[in-house]
Amino acid sequence: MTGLSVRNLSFSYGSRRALSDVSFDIPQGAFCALLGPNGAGKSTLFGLLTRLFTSPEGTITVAGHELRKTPRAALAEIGVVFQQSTLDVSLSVERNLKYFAALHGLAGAEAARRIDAALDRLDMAERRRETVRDLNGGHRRRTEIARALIHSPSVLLLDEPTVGLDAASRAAITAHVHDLAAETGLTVLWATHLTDEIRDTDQLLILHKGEIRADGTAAEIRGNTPLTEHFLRVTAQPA
Ligand SMILES: Nc1ncnc2c1ncn2[C@@H]1O[C@H](COP(=O)(O)OP(=O)(O)OP(=O)(O)O)[C@@H](O)[C@H]1O
Repeated sequence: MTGLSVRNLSFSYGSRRALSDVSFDIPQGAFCALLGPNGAGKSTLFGLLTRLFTSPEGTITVAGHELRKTPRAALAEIGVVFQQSTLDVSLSVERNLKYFAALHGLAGAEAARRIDAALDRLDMAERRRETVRDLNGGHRRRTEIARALIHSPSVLLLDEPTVGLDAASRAAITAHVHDLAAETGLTVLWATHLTDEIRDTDQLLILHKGEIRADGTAAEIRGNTPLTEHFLRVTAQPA
């Protein structure tokens, strides 16, 4: 089954073309890295996937629900971690998650059960009563990922989730999310411009100047060349 399917998606800001005829499929339970340099169109794609804005050109299908035709059903299947943190730093980890659960109509024992499960999953259960302001960047990111899982989405979108983190936190969060996909069947789309976050077995999409330039496993795409070198070569080509 396909977790996320995008067909012939294009988008322009006025006369500026940001995405051109983008198509790809991510199987359920796969970790897919979306690799692109600054300005490639990653945030634009995320904006379209989360319906921040819409395009008349192309189709997005989330866990079998077409976003244009059944937006509520499609969006209910999506969890998002945006580039900029959206946590309330004056509240505890648990309180942030409770508010988010309430937004999804979850309260009482059901909300508590889901919050426990999400915090456990991210190794954050012991920090649940800490105020977000007192957490380091890595733990804040984990809190955001836990929050994005509370409504049990089948697709998790993360827009450069390791920006600003130190090397150890980056590695830990990358490993956590890989495990989530492998162990729970979550479909993951992970936007990044950092090649060391990508494993050879991951699905890899290279986006450059609004176009998909490669789609396959990272191992297939890079061949015998280190991924960083391959990426630099692909993105040095004129559009
Ligand atoms: N609001 C906007 N108005 C006009 N052009 C825009 C707007 N937002 C983005 N663009 C342009 O669209 C293209 C894609 O930008 P986008 O932000 O999607 O790329 P990105 O891959 O997310 O880059 P970054 O890694 O820097 O966030 C770029 O050429 C950018 O200048």
